Parts: sequence; C-alpha cells; structure tokens
Amino acid sequence: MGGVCGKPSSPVQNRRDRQKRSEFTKGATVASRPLRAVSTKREESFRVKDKLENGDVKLGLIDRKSNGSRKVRDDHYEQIKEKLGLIVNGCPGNGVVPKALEGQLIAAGWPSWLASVAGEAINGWLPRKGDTFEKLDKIGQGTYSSVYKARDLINNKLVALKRVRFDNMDIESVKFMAREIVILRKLDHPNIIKLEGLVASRSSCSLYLVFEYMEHDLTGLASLPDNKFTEPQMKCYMHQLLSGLDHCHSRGVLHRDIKGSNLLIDNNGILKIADFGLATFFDLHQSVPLTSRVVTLWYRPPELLLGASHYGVAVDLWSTGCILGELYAGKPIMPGRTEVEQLHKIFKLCGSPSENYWKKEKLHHSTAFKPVHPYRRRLGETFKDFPPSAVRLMDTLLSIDPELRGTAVGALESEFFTTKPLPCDPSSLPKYPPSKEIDAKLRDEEARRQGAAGVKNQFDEGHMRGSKEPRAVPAPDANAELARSMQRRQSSSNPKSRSEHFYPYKEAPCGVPIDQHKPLQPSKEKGGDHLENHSERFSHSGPLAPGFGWAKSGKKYDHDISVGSNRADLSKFSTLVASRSVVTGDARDRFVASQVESGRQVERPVRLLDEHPRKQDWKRQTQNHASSRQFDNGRASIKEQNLHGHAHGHKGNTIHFSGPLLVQPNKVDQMLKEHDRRIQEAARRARLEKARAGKSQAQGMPRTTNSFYVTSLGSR
Ligand SMILES: Nc1ncnc2c1ncn2[C@@H]1O[C@H](COP(=O)(O)OP(=O)(O)OP(=O)(O)O)[C@@H](O)[C@H]1O
Repeated sequence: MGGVCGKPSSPVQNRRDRQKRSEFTKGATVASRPLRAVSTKREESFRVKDKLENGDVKLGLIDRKSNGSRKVRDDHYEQIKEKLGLIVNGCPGNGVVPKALEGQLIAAGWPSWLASVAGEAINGWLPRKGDTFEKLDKIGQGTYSSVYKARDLINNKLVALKRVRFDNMDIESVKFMAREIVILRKLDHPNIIKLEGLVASRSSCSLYLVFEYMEHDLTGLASLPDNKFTEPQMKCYMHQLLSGLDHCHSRGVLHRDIKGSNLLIDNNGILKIADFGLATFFDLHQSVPLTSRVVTLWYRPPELLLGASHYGVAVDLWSTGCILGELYAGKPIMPGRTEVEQLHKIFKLCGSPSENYWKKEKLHHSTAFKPVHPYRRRLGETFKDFPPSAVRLMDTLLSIDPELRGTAVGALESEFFTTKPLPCDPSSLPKYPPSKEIDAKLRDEEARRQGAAGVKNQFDEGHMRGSKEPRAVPAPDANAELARSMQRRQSSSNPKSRSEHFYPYKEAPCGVPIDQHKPLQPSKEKGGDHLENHSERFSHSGPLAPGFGWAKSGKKYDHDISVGSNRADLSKFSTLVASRSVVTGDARDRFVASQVESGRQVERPVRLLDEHPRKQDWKRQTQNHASSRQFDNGRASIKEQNLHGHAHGHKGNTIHFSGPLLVQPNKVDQMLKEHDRRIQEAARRARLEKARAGKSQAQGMPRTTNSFYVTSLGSR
C-alpha cells in the first residue's frame, strides 16, 4: 500500500501555506468554522464504482468546474458520494477528498497526509499544536494506540492524548482513524467521551486525539481491592451507560465494543462511553451488510457469533446486558475462551435459539452451531439471588432474538430504574484512587511477581479468590484473527510485539503461547462433556467475588456458568490456545472463505492483539486485493480473499467445533479431551520451566529462556 506521508514541502510552499492559513484562521475558532468543499478551476475526475444500481462496476466521470457551466453543487456532490457509498451519514468512505477541500485543510495547518485522505474527519477544525500540551504519564495502552495524560496549556486542564501512529502510513489506516473521528464528532452527550481536538504531526505521521481526561474505567474500579459497588451505584452506572448508548443509537451509531474498560468514569462519578474504534454508522433497515467480527468476545451477542451481517442496536444492548450481569455477579458472566465456547456459554445460560430463529435469521454459521438438543433458558434460576428487577432487565437485554432486546430507551424506562433502591446521583459516589484497567493489570503483574512462591496456593485454593487476587482480566477479543496473527508473527517480527515467543505451529502443544507468569494447573475435573468442564460449577457464600469489589456483600449467588479459579486463570490467556486448537486458523479461514464464496463482504475484522489492527487488517486486505475493493457502509470493504491463500498454505488441518453444539459430539469430545490434555501438558512444562528458572536465578545463574512464553499478553 502506498504511503501518504509526503515529503516535507519546500520553504516557499511553507510560506504560502502559512499565509493562506493566517487568512483562513482570521476569526476562526477551533471546530467553529466549517470548511466547505468549494469548486476549483481544476477539473476533478472521480472514478465511480456504481455498485448500487446493478452490482456492476461502471466508470463514470464527474466534472467540477468553477466557471459555473458544469459546476456540480456541493450538496449534489455529497449526494453523489452518498449514493456511491463514499460517504454514509457523514462517515467517510474511500477518503476521496475534493482537491479544493484538501487545499483548504492544508492551508489551515493540517498535514497533507491527513488532509488528502481524512478530509471529512477534520473538516471545520483547526489543528492544535503539540507544544500547547504538556505530556505527563502514559495512562493507557490500546491495541493500536497509546494514551497519555497531559495538561492542556491553553485551557489549563487535564486531557487524555490518544496517540495513533500510522507506521507505514498506509492510507487505509488513516481512513479508519477518520471514521472514529467522524463518529466522535457526531456525538455530543454527557455520557459519551468528548473529542476536544486533534494534534497532527507533519513529519512523523502520527495523530493525537485530545479527549477530556477520565480518571477511571469500570473494569479498573471493579478490580480495586476491597471495593464494593452498592446497588444504587450500579444502577447509576447502568443509567449513564444506557443514556450514552441511546444517544449513539439515536445518531445512527453502533458502538460495537461495549465493555467495562471502555466505560470511563471521572472523579465526579460521570460515566462516559469511550473507544469508538469499532463503531460504525448503521441504517435502520439494516440493509447495509456489516462485519460480524466485532465486539469483545465475552460481550458478543449470539447473532454475531453466528455470522450475522445485518444487525442493529441490539448488539450493543446484549453487551449492556452482560455488563449488568457482571456488576451484580462481580465477574464476567460468560467468559468464553473461543467463539465456540462463547456460543456454548450463551446457549447454556440463555437457551438455544428457537427453530423460528434459525429460519428467520438465516445466519452464516447456523448449520455448524445448531445444537443437537435444544438448551433451556436458565437465566432466572442462575441469577435467582439478584434483585428481580435486575434479572428482568437482564432477561430482556440478553434475549437470544435481537428483536426482543428492545431499545436503550426501553431499558431506561424499565422498573430496574424506577424501583427502590433508586440510582444514586453520580456526585454522591465515592472518590477512588486512580484506577484504570491498566492499573489493574499492573497490580496483577505485581501480585504475580510477589506471589511467585505462593502461586500454587492461589490456584489450589479452590474457587474462591483471595481479596488481593486479580480479578478476571478484561475480556479478550478472542477472535479468529488471533490464530492467523500468531502464524504471521512467527515469520515476521513485529516491532510492536511484546516479548512473545510461540511454539512453532506444528510442534507446540496446541500452538500454545504460554505466559510464564501465569502458571497453570491441570483441571481437576475429568470426563464428561469437556465444555461443561470448562465451566466449573461454584457457589459463593458471603460477599460475592471477594476482591472484585463488585458484589453486594452478604448475598449468595450460585451459578454454574462461570469459570472457576483454575480455569479462570487459564482463560486469561488461553483464548489463543483455544483459538488455535479448537477452531483452527484454517478452520476459520474456511469460514471466511465460505463467506467470501457466498459473496459476503467483510467490513473489518476485529482487532488483533499484537499488531496495529488498522495497519494489519487493511494491509492484509489491500495488499493483494485492491482490485476487489467494494464499498461497505461507506467504507472501502474488501473481500478477504487472501485468506483463501492462507488456507491453501495449511491444507490438511481439520475443522473442529465444540461438542454439544455439533452434530458429531463424540468426535468433538475426543478432540476437546486432547485439547485439554495438551493444555495441561503445556501448563506442566511452564511450571517446570518456571521452577527451573527460579532455581537458576536463586543460584545467580542466568535465567534459561524458554521459547514458549509470553510475557505480556494483551487481553483486550
Ligand atoms: N479520555 C480518557 N481519559 C483517560 N484515560 C483514557 C481516555 N481514553 C482512553 N483512556 C485509557 O486508554 C485506554 C486505551 O484507550 P482506547 O480504548 O480508546 O484505545 P484503543 O486502542 O481503542 O484500545 P482497545 O484496543 O483496548 O480498544 C483505555 O482503556 C483507557 O484506560
């Protein structure tokens, strides 16, 4: 993919730019003076892919002249772009920026690499200068960004600077970022994070998004030792979450990654939905196909796991139901390690879909995942100790049929918020020490380091977690991309990768990346349905999930959908294990291949753990298939044909799915047994290795390196 980071302009050009900029900025304020796409003397030609009319690609030419004779009016121009799928509801598509607009943006101070592809996103704003901020600490690490706390020297307040680097400056990455910016700019609500400005570097091809600063996130707060949320507090957070969501949905935006770590909370108790990196515009009729490979696994609704490509607000409502359950349960309620296991957990808790659903939804993976025997819905009995109004709201939000999940407004009007205890006022909430997911991770790391000797005890203590024990880590993205990304990493070193070493694909026990800091214990359970084994039964008495600080103390919750301590810790990293071994990369490829064969478009695969997703996704998609690009919901969407190529490279691997969901449970049982055995074997080796390393360290010997560990596995 060609880069967009142009050479620095000449001094003369710079002078001209400065001059134009000063003209432009006279009287202009940031975000207050829209730049219009004006006509130019130059004739602009646009290649038009008119797939909307009959699917054929036609080439068209639109001429724009300023002399008035053939001038296409700006609004007409917008209509054309919209019709062509270049822009949907203000969402930039293929980044065609009219030359005139580009020129104005450059004149306004934007670097050309940004103006040329993300014009729609920055139109009407002036760039902030880097030296108007004082960078303080690093406060967050996203998949593709680093987030810093900084002081805004002009407005004298704290801000968060999210730095997105475009490594090789591929255009698609920039366009992707542009989508996030466009969406953020569309939203304006007290419960949505506010994008306050942008700082763009001319030379380094990085962009800083300036946000209001938020001290906490929900995952971080929940993991504070000895912290317990009260019921009014939980209702208060839920109310804010749903209010923010309602705003998104009313503006045509799906968030598609609702989870605790994306719910930021400030010192005044105000919750704001953040991270719109996976968000998209949607249309009410759900006519535009979207990718199903979004939403972090534990919060992903069944229709997406089953491959739905036409969906709406219900996906966010499902995630919200998971958060509600998590608040009361004190831990994630459906912590699957693979897509298959996730679906299984969903069916076990919420029941399997009705015959009518399978017929109605016509989902991609329905044949593979339709259970032989239907599962009964057990939500009520599982959460029988939760307040009834909370269970009823969960029951709605966690409906298998998306249509039954209602709306955010409907949830806000539910008895959950009108019965006592009522939601408290955010300002009455306790003040917490800084607590972000990243702080929780650091605490976990520290606890692991300090407790190296006591690790075994921790795992052997049964199901109860000690009060200092790290909370179940935030959900993994756990997507099928992982397997492929791991394979890719074996052959190409990634500057962003985090000290990771993997078994070679064929030799490793399940290709398991082992976190040396997270030793495993073999499962104590044997036999039976392995997927059942993955979900150990446990019951709490007394405060729920001690140490998570989520639960109402004194309540007793008993449910069998959660991962017990051994497995929970295993699940912290075994998403990768399972992605590789339960649904092999090749198997997944076949899925994608079949999607491609059936003409389905993949809008954007979910982010990877290890590499700049935008770069990787788009690179992977665009490298070989620039010609097969089509437009999907306003974005360039490319068929993942190259995945075919990958599949060809690994012929012979078979597709494996989980037991009870499949038509051949016996075979799957065997496979899962083998899977478990391998995990245990890997765990045993990791423990041995760790013990050996500890010994050599104690004897002052250099630590032996084991190529089978991951020191820092992204868990998001
Ligand atoms: N406005 C903010 N104030 C304080 N911290 C923030 C803010 N925005 C983001 N963060 C922190 O930075 C982390 C990463 O930010 P964000 O989720 O937006 O990036 P990302 O790259 O999209 O992450 P991910 O890959 O997890 O989705 C967040 O989890 C949060 O802890």
